[in-house]
Amino acid sequence: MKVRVRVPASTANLGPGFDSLGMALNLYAWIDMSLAERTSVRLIGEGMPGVPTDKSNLIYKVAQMVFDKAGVSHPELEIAMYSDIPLTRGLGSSAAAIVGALAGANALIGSPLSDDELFQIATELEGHPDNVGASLFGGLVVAFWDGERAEHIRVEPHEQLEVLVAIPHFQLSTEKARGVLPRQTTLERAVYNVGHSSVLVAALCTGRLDMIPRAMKDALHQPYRASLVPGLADILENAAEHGALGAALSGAGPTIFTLVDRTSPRKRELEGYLKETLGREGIECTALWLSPEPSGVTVRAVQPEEDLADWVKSLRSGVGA
Ligand SMILES: Nc1ncnc2c1ncn2[C@@H]1O[C@H](COP(=O)(O)OP(=O)(O)O)[C@@H](O)[C@H]1O
Ligand SMILES: N[C@@H](CCOP(=O)(O)O)C(=O)O
Repeated sequence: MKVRVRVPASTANLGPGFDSLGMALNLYAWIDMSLAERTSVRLIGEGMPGVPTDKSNLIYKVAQMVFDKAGVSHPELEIAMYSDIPLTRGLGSSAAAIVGALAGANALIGSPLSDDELFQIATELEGHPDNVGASLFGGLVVAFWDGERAEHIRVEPHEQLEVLVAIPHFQLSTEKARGVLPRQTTLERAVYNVGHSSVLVAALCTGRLDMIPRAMKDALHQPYRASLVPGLADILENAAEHGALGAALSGAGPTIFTLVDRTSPRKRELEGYLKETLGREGIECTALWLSPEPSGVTVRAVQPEEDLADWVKSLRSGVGA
């Protein structure tokens, strides 16, 4: 049996919801997985430089965790991967890889693990539930992890929301961007974030898009991470004046995430503003218009001879789905 997994990218935090809010985006990674005589890992395309192709590969290692947990022995796997999610840019590539590997391996052995079990494993591996929750369940995921269990509620993304991301042409690892955060904070900052994050979630649930510009503000992580992404502070302060509903660092960065009203006549202005602001700091970026993705990870059986590279080609030519 061979399975084909599609897993969406995600943006975490949405400003104030540090480690607790995540939104799936319509940008995907694809993984083909089947049981094999000898393990092989094939990377398709140029999107995963430096990713190992031996048994140290994250997908392989995570798949083994599923087999161990399910009490089955399947050490050898044939894996092929293609990804449109840029690595180490704050769009949840590692979470997508973890969720894709969990879902694929689980399906290969008859799905003994529930979605909740996959969510618990994924959260523990990633260290926070925001990206993995969004990649697993799709939509907007509101979640917490108390160190033992992760809980989440999935919210249908509002149909009027569109997303513009500016992806700088440099990498910033989540580890480094977490390393600059202070271990302690003040009561004022904690209260600020609880209030803003709560109102943001309520606004997204009730369609109060007018509240987003004021609610999408953060005092817990972005002020400390701003020095890692020159131009970020300016964008957080001024993006709303250039047509964004709100702006945030996407996950741990360096990608900058803006929420936009789909019907806004100011989309070009916003795109120009983001590029110019980063450009003034000497940062080249790729601007990408995306939408919230309502579906989480999906897995389907394919014929053994169906090749992921052909599937990717058909997607590129607009034939696939
Ligand atoms: N498909 C993949 N296969 C193996 N490792 C991956 C894959 N995708 C991402 N990774 C690992 O995750 C790392 C990026 O994780 P991280 O720093 O959290 O950034 P982000 O998740 O925001 O892209 C990559 O450098 C790579 O080691
Ligand atoms: N809440 C985490 C999210 C990290 O997301 P990533 O996409 O950058 O891996 C954080 O802010 O550190």
